[in-house]
Amino acid sequence: MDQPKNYAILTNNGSHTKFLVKNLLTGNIIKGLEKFTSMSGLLFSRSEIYRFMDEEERHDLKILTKANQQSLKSMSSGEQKKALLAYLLSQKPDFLVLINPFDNLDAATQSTLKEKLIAISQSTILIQLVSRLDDILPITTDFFKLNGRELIKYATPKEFWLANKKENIHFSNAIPPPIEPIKVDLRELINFKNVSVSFDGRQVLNGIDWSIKKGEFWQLIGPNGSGKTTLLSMITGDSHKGYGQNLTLFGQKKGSGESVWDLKRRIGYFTPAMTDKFRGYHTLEHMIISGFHDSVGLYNNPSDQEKRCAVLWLKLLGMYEKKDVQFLELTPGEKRLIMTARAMVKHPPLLILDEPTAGLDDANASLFIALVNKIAEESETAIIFVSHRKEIGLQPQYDYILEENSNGSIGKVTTHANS
Ligand SMILES: Nc1ncnc2c1ncn2[C@@H]1O[C@H](COP(=O)(O)OP(=O)(O)OP(=O)(O)O)[C@@H](O)[C@H]1O
Repeated sequence: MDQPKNYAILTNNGSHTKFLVKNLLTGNIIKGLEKFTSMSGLLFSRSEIYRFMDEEERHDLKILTKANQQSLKSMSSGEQKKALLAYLLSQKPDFLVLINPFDNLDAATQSTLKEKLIAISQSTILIQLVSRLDDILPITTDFFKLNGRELIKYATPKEFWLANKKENIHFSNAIPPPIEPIKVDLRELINFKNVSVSFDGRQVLNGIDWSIKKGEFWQLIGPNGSGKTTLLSMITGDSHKGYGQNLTLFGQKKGSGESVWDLKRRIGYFTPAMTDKFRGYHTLEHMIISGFHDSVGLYNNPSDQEKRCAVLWLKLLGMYEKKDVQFLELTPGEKRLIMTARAMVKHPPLLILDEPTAGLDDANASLFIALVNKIAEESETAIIFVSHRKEIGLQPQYDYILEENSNGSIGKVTTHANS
C-alpha cells in the first residue's frame, strides 16, 4: 500500500493563513494543492474552539461537550482540543486542516495528541499549518511554505529543512523608563499561603504557597488543567476563589475591602486573545499610549511626554517607521510586541504574560523572548511568564511548577543559577 500523503505548510507571522484555509475548505483551486477541491475538509484550530465556545454560550447549547457536564469555556486547553478533535472526526472528513495544533499544550498532552494525529493520518489526510518547525509531524510527506499569499512547494523534505533553519535576534536600545514610576514600598508583592481551590467538589489547587517579590522573574509551568489560569485569576482579581483564604495582594489581604481597579492598576497583563479586543482603528503610537490609561482606545489628546515615551518604545521594537500604521494591519508577532509595550509602558510592579508565544513562528518567538529578558533585566517589574514550552532562551530566575496530584495540584519552586 502507498504511504498516505500528509502535508506541512510552514507559516510565518506575515502569512495570510486565513485566506489559504478559507480556499482549502471551500474547494477553491490552490496551486500545489489542487486535489483538495473535490474533497471535504474540516478545521482544527483555536479559533474554532472560540467559535464553538461562543455558540454554546449564546444559545445555551452543548455541541462539543455533549457527553460532559462542564462548559467548554471552563475546560483546560487540552480538554478543549480533545473535544474538538472527537467532534470533527465524528463527521468523517476527507482531510483535516490543523492550525498550530500543539499550541497551549504541555509536553505530555502534546505527545498524546501527536500520537493520535499520527494514527488519524493513516485514514484522514492531515494538512498542518505550523509556525514552529518542531511541531511538524514525522509522517509529513509534502512540504510547503506560505509567504504572504504565495504558497511555495519544496521538491524534497531535505530542501525544506535546509531552507528553513532557525535564527536568533536581539534588541539593542534600552527599555524606556516610565513617566512617573508607580511607587511600591513593599518587598513582597504577592503571597499565597496554603491556598486551595475546588470546582464542583473537585480540588484543583492544593495548599499553594507562593511568594513573589519585587523585580523577580518567574516562569509558571504546569500541564494542561493543572490550575495555572485559576492561580493567575486569583492574582488579577478575576476569580472570587481567593476570598476567605490566606492570600495577600500588594500588601492587602484578599477580601479586606481592596478594590479590583486598584489591583488592575498595578498589573500589566497580556495574553494573545487580548489582541481581539482591539478591533477598531488605532495607530501604533496610540496603542502604546493607551497603556497609560488602561483603555482600549484613546479618548484624550496624548501629552508630549506620553508621545516621547511611545517613540522610544517604537524605536526599541524597530517599528518607529510604522508609528502611524493601524494596529490591525500588523502581523501577529508585531501585535504582541506592541501589546507587551502597552502592558509595560507604566512599568507596573507586576507584569503577567499568559502563554505569550503561542502561535508565533520561531523567529518572532525568539524576538519576543529577547524583549521579555530585557524587561526583566532593565526594570524593577516582577514578571510571571506562563508557558508550556520550555522556551529556549528565556532566562527566568525561578520556576513555579504545578504538579498534578489526586487532591489537586501542588506547587514546587526551582531556582535558576541567574537568581
Ligand atoms: N469555572 C469552572 N468550573 C468547573 N471547572 C473548572 C472551572 N474553571 C476551571 N475548571 C477546571 O479546573 C482545572 C484547572 O483549570 P485551569 O484552566 O486553571 O488549568 P490550566 O493549567 O490553566 O490549563 P491550560 O494550560 O489548559 O489552560 C481544569 O480541570 C478545569 O476544567
